[in-house]
Amino acid sequence: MTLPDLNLAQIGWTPEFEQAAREVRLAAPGLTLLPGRVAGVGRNTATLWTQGGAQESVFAGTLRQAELSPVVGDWVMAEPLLDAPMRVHAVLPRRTQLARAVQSGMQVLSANVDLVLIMTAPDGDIDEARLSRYLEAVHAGGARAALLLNKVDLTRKPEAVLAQLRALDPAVPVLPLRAKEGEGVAEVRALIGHGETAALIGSSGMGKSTLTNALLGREAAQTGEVGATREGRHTTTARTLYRLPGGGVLVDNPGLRDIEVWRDDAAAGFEDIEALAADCRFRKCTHGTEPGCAVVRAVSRGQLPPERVEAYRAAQGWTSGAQRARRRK
Ligand SMILES: Nc1nc2c(ncn2[C@@H]2O[C@H](COP(=O)(O)OP(=O)(O)OP(=O)(O)O)[C@@H](O)[C@H]2O)c(=O)[nH]1
Ligand SMILES: [Zn+2]
Repeated sequence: MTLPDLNLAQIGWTPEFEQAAREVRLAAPGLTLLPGRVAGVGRNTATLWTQGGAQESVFAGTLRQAELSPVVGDWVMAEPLLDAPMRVHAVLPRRTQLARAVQSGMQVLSANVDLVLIMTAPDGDIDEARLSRYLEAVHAGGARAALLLNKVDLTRKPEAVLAQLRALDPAVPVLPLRAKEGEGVAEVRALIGHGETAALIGSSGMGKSTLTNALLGREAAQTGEVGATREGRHTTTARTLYRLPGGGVLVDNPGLRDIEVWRDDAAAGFEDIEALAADCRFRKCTHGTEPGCAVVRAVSRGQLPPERVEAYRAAQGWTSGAQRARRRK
């Protein structure tokens, strides 16, 4: 399947990327380089959305050695070749990124996402700590966040739950939704600006697929899977970027979808501290100088090595006063 004459602005191309592309071209005068957006990645290969449609590509040797490896959502500069996949030479600087901590350091899951829609539902408890970690991760990467309360039909007190969500961060929009009935979908769509890129995260069963289908429309959901072209011929064909009707892009990447991604982020290996923190007086306790801190109490009783608390606080980004102030604003 091809996408003739893709309007790059509708899939996230901006004047800033245009400027960055100009610089890449100046540095490589012998090459013809065209911009493409990474819709799926494999091992040293990627499916690109270019002006001429979806194209397969391979990474140039110099790119393989470079620090920045293309991820879904990246804009890259690639050389068109005759009867061969395009060759990717450069990754343009990212505006935003969504990342998780892994043993070897940081893994970027997706780049240039403007808005992350964090979905929760009232069937079961609202996990405030988990949602706060999501918000933290989104803001750390430079994207905006919105909280979606799906399945509002399942609670008799939607206002109370919405207020609970609003209290997590007053600057983050909170929207009620009945994705299954299509109620509230237009309001969600309106949060995604022209040519912007949105991602949907939330734990299993919240209704992410239902909302995705509603946003894409039935027809678009079938035809929008640009990354899924020519399955079997390349390993790059993960379905990860979808074009939204009317402009804009939706990222649906299994690694992003999975809530465990963000749990791993900062809490992995610190389950004991997280359990103790439930008894701290303040919900947003950073286990520093707050009164009534159950973690500090455990340390003073010799139940917890202080170095572990320091490692945990460092993983959370709480070790400097400035960072703490930012976190709590
Ligand atoms: N009551 C109610 N159920 C809904 C609503 N939206 C979705 N559901 C149902 O919730 C269930 C899970 O929806 P999915 O869209 O598959 O959830 P998901 O978040 O994509 O789940 P994973 O694919 O496991 O990540 C389905 O049975 C949906 O029909 C809603 O507004 N109200
Ligand atoms: Zn504490």
